[in-house]
Amino acid sequence: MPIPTSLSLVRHRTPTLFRHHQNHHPLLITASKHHQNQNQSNVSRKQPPNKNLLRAKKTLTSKKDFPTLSPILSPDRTPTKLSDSQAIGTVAASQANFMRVIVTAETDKVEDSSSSSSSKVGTELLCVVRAVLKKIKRRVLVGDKVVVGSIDWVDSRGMIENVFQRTSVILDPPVANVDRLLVLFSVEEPRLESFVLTRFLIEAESTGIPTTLALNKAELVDQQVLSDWDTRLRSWGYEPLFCSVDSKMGLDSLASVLRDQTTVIVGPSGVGKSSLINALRNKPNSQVEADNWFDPIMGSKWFEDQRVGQPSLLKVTKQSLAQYFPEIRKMLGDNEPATCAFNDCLHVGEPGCIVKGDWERYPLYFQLLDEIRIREEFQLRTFGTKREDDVRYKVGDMGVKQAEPRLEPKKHRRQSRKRINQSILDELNELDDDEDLSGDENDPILRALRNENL
Ligand SMILES: Nc1nc2c(ncn2[C@@H]2O[C@H](COP(=O)(O)OP(=O)(O)OP(=O)(O)O)[C@@H](O)[C@H]2O)c(=O)[nH]1
Ligand SMILES: [Zn+2]
Repeated sequence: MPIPTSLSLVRHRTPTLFRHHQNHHPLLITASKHHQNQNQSNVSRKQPPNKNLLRAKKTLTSKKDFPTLSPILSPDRTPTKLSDSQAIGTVAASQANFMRVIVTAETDKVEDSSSSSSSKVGTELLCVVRAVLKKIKRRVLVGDKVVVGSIDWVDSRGMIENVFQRTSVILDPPVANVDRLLVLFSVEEPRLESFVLTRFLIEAESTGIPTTLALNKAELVDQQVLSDWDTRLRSWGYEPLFCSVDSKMGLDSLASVLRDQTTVIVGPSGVGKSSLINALRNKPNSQVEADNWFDPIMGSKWFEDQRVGQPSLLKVTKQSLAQYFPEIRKMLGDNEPATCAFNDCLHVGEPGCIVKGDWERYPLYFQLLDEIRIREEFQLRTFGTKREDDVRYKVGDMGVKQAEPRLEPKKHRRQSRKRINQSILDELNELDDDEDLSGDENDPILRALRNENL
């Protein structure tokens, strides 16, 4: 089995975002679109190696996020009073200074739209963000639940007045309240390949966001191939959903898994991400008429995608890698925290290590461990860092901000690793301040690393 060593194989990962909403007014939410020629051979060279991390952190709450001026709203609460010119909505797309918001409720009583006679639910509003929110650095992201005010229902315009507290944020692309990652591959064209798939799965696992694996273009191979993959992937610890946008196979199961969730779809180029979304949205042969979650009002303008790069595994450390392999988690007995015979065991065949080598992806684990080791040693040489001590991004430990000590200015040289991490964290935090995240200039990791090199 050839294992590709070139990362360019997966450079076209395209997260695609959409929301299935219970109230039958689904939201396709995306960030701005960056069309990019797939055949452009210089794409990977243009993309710096650190750019493409699927970064995630839990929503953090600090004092500065709670100015009395405009208190942040708890996720499930609607403001007590909404006037006729106010509504609750979800940010579906952001373009320059404008946000497209889909109305989900127009008074405090109609969150459950099944009982609603509201005709405004589902309306698309073109919004600007209230200046004070910018002043207090409260960034509005795609996926955010917001209060829109000053609504002109005729012109479908409004102003975002406040943002509800987020349940999660991923930073590349920047999206709030992501409930699920859908890792989408195809069995053929392009052919499913275990190492590339593993990279995507590890990256997805490292966000801590629930992940579903789906394999498209199932009609291109015979049943035996599907069943072999099924067995194989189950041995990895996944329950793959097989589907075919072309033959419509498996789309209903997929739709029900994704229902009522904000999902980011990630996968290599050409596996059918856009096709899948279009198919789910239109679903002409929907078996249950009432379950036409992708309401026709969701025109194609709501479907956009944003290209980011390959999984960089930048958050993954030598020590954390093991926990992103379900096989290893299982061998360790699903303990929390998982333990081996040794503290800090890397599970590379030490006598007494619980993790034996009798599983398919063991060589891939080694390969990734090696890649991460090389990266960490590079960081050590370049930045004088320590290694595992500086793990900042673990599963379930994405709320890194609170734990991070502020730097004392005179200790910069000695604490260079801390300085770097602080810098990265500061940049991540400052993400909230950025107006435009589309360019490399605004990549927080990249900027942090650049700053370190000054
Ligand atoms: N045979 C087959 N082809 C499919 C299926 N689904 C999508 N395709 C085709 O695969 C090609 C790529 O589909 P896209 O939806 O553009 O793939 P994507 O993942 O969005 O690709 P990028 O935009 O490059 O990231 C298109 O020619 C689709 O028509 C399927 O189920 N079977
Ligand atoms: Zn071990």
